[in-house]
Amino acid sequence: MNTNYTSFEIPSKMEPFHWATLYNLRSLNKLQICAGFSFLVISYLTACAIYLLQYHPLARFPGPRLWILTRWPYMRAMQKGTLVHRVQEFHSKYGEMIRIGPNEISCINPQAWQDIYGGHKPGQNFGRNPLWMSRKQNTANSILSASDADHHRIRRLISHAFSDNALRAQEPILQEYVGTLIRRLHEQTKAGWGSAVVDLVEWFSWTTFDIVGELGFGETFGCLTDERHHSWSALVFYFKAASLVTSVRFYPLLERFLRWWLPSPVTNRQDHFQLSREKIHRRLKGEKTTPDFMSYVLDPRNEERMSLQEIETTFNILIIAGSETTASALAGTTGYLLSNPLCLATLIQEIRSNVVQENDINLASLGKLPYLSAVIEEGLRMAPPVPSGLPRVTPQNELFQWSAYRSPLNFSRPNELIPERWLQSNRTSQSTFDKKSTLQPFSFGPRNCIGKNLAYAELRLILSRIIWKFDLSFPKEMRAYDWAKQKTYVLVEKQPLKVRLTPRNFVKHTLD
Ligand code: HEM
Repeated sequence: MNTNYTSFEIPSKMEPFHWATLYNLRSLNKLQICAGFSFLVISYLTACAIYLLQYHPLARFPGPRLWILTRWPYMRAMQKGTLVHRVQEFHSKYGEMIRIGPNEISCINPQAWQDIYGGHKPGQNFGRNPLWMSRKQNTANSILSASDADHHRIRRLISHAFSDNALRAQEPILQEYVGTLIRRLHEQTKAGWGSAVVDLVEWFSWTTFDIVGELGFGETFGCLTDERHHSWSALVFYFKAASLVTSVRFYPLLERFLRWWLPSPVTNRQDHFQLSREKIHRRLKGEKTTPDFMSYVLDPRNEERMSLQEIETTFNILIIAGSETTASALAGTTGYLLSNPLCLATLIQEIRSNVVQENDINLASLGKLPYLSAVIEEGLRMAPPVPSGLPRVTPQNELFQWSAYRSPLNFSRPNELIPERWLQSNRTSQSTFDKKSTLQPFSFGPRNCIGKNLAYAELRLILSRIIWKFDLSFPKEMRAYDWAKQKTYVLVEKQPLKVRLTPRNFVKHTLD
């Protein structure tokens, strides 16, 4: 049969297709149009569901179906501050590597640290998930959001401020502020006729803010002396609102909508940025005799430079990253110690028998106390200050710190405070079972926490000086205290940690 493909004529009696369709639609009533539309939507959704569950590249990983099919439950959990708890539940049910979103996998095997966060070949590192990053506040990226090349330059410049030498030079400043904390707490006990119930969450937060203010900008925030949060430190409340924004970013139209009625912490963020900018400019005009972070960045011997905008955004990050995290670790560790009197007693015994006078407490002497180090590691495991970690965009995976640290696949009796598991001398089967490399509270790889050593120094000094000076106990109302129940909006929304403090020799002195 000969077929001529070069021309094609519509027979004269046949209407073009679209006219026919419109004509038919006009003859449909509203009910039929609705039914047809619903049929199309349901067919589309069913096809999507079948694809996501059966044919998607991640279909072989188990996980909660509703979370796989839609982002809504993930969003809701983020908004309620329970995301890390839900993911932990799913790991207990489905195992080590699970699917928690249409295109998201969570893995709690320690190898994931290397695979996701570790350094890869140049240009092949997995970047921070932009969904979780806040918008730029000026034209420059901060250390958190910078591209690999810029990050490398910025990180090299500020890393001088976090070297061992720098830490030695910073120790007197740390001691000064920890001394102020102890003195202020002692005043509270005097005013309370020998003992006082204080909220340590506040006192820890004030101390770490003041320290990082002094180290960062060369001037204190004055929280410890004024006994109140500086308006700048209120920025931590911004995280809750920011979680709201992040959660709706899965649906970009919703984000636009949400910005109309955002709570004030988010809109105030620019005011706070302005405040830190003023501090930075004041510092840039003045000279400092004691070294602060800025003096390392501005050192003329550096071959590279940071632009003024980069300094502004990065120092802004440093203040939050370097204060609330350490305050969380202190509050979490103290809370767990008070709920575990045997561990507290062992720590008291180690500190008080090794340090004769308060003045002897310094970083060198504290480095020789193994139980103190073990308590800090275990505190960071039980109460990681960034429980979700900062997610990366990878072909597949995500690692939630909270789930990894609380999994019986990684730690025996994972929900109990057992500092002994970190002691070198401990050779019990429990200790050998633990996959210790799972614990990376400061994260891993080229973008891990730059302030790790400073944070350990603060944790050691503050914990040991409080324990050396005071006897600590929970007042009655704190008996049901449970750190694990607190909500998480990237950082932990800490509830008050009311603790009764009594100067340790108070009873002896009053009897003498
Ligand atoms: C117990 C205390 C702390 C914990 C648990 C902690 C944890 C973390 C975590 C999990 C990250 C994210 C890393 C990643 O995305 O892979 C981070 C980043 C960072 N932290 Fe910390 N941090 C603490 C204290 C500090 C302190 C004291 C400072 C400085 C004063 C600091 C400064 C930073 C900076 C600048 C970054 C960004 C690093 C980069 O992008 O290269 N942190 N921290």
